Amino acid sequence: MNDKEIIPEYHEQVYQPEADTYLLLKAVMAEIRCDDRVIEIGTGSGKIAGEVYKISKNVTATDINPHACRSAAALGPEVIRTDIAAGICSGFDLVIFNPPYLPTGEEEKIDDWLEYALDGGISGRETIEKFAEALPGIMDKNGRCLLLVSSLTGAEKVRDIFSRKKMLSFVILSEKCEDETLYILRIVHDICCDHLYS
Ligand SMILES: C[S@@+](CC[C@H](N)C(=O)[O-])C[C@H]1O[C@@H](n2cnc3c(N)ncnc32)[C@H](O)[C@@H]1O
Repeated sequence: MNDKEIIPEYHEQVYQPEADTYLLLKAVMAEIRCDDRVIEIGTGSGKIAGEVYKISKNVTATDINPHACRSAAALGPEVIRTDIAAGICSGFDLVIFNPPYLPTGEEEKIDDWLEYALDGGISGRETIEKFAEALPGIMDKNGRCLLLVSSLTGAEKVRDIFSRKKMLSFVILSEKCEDETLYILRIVHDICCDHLYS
């Protein structure tokens, strides 16, 4: 577990960096090229987008939570408040997302902004399903996506979602963390499928 880090624009309704954040950040730092056009969906505190901004100024971040947008913008990247990447032009080389993934029943829901950071719907995969719909329109044909998933969400079920969208996924990093295992999926367009279906 990492020591808690205080982000300058701290807000109690914004998800602060945790083990999942740092695992994804590690994968991002190994993957990123300095000329990448990068988008981070659901930036939260902006920790990852802020670190990426030190390497590439071509970074956009989104969040549905207005307080998160304010926190992340203080770290430098362009931040847009939107649902996933609605209204944003496509063609990103690197797409990053640490989604809300906890299976959450109706009776467990809390009506606040932090709910958006955690609540993955009954299956834990509702926001991931929505993201999978949007990804082909966001990511360049040679682009890569790094997605954090958890054993609580079902890594293989998540991989199936992307394979149904004609994308390939690989587990590139994992870490045991209390009662769950965290995985980083690297997702790319299946160019063989493009050829078959064109
Ligand atoms: C688990 S937190 C991750 C935050 C940050 N990226 C990190 O790794 O620390 C998920 C983030 O996604 C945001 N989010 C949830 N649903 C979203 C959506 N439909 N569109 C954009 N952002 C969303 C939440 O507000 C939250 O900030």
